[in-house]
Amino acid sequence: MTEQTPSPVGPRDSSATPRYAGHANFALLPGLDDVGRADVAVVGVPFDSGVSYRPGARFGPSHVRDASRLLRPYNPAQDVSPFAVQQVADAGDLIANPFDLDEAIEAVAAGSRELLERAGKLVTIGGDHTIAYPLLRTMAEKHGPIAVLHADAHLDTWDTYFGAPVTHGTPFRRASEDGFIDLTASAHLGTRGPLYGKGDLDDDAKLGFEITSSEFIEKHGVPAAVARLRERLGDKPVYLSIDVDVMDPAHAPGTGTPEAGGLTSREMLRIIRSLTDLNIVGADVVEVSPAYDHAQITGVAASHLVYELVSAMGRTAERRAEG
Ligand SMILES: N=C(N)NCCCC(=O)O
Ligand SMILES: [Zn+2]
Ligand SMILES: [Zn+2]
Repeated sequence: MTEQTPSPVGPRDSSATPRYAGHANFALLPGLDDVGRADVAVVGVPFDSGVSYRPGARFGPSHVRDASRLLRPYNPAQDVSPFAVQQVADAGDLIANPFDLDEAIEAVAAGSRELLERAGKLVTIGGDHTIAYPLLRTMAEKHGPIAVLHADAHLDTWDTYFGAPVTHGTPFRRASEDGFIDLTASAHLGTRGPLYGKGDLDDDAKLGFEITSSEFIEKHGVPAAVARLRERLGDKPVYLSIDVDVMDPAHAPGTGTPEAGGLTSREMLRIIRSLTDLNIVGADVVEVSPAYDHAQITGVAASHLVYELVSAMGRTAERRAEG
């Protein structure tokens, strides 16, 4: 950082105000309004009107923020101080109409577009996975069709549920149809469990995704999975969308459509840490449904995923500063 650049405002001092006291911005960071603009804004989207099974992800953002109180400023796993090498701030929540999906989609698209005038990158806390659709629209407006790394137990490229095209099981089909994603460089990670039919996989491939399944990771391990993802994503700007249900219900019980046989939180963190040389231009962590959580297991895991993503962005910022 040059001398003219003011130092980033970091998390509030937890030796002056205990971590558990007061209002919780993500990681006790300043609000975006307090700092004016940020390199990275963490934003919530409390919305779950797109769910097909257990509801409750509308309470995800506040739950993840609450669980993030314990995050500390230095990340040894990536050797980076994510809140010191870049300005990170909490932008609060985007408001989405729970009774009108189309209006909600437009609000998330408009809200994220507007936020990008004050923040270089967004990390969004859901909310159900429906919100990836408008977020990808905003990403495509900025970067063109974008390479998507989608970590999830589910494909989320199904067509409709009860005739409805916009749901949490369909965002990546809609995004693909609308030209938001790079069909040659997008991938699912961690998919598993029963499908509606074998044809789901053919549709999915046509929509532009390559699959690195939970089974692949079980058989070949995380390094082989990372190598496969790297090959697919190349050196393009990447949007990383993480559905917490990519982790096993033992590691993330607080979610709406749990599937057995998933990743551990350690594996998921390792995967993000192994991809830090990618240019991650935006990300979301979705589908945290606190009513099904216990002892903040899912909230803590999700908050660490967000922290790891922000750390990866910090690494990119550091590399840029070094030239
Ligand atoms: N959790 C997400 N995003 N999608 C699950 C859709 C599962 C289904 O009801 O077919
Ligand atoms: Zn899922
Ligand atoms: Zn999903």
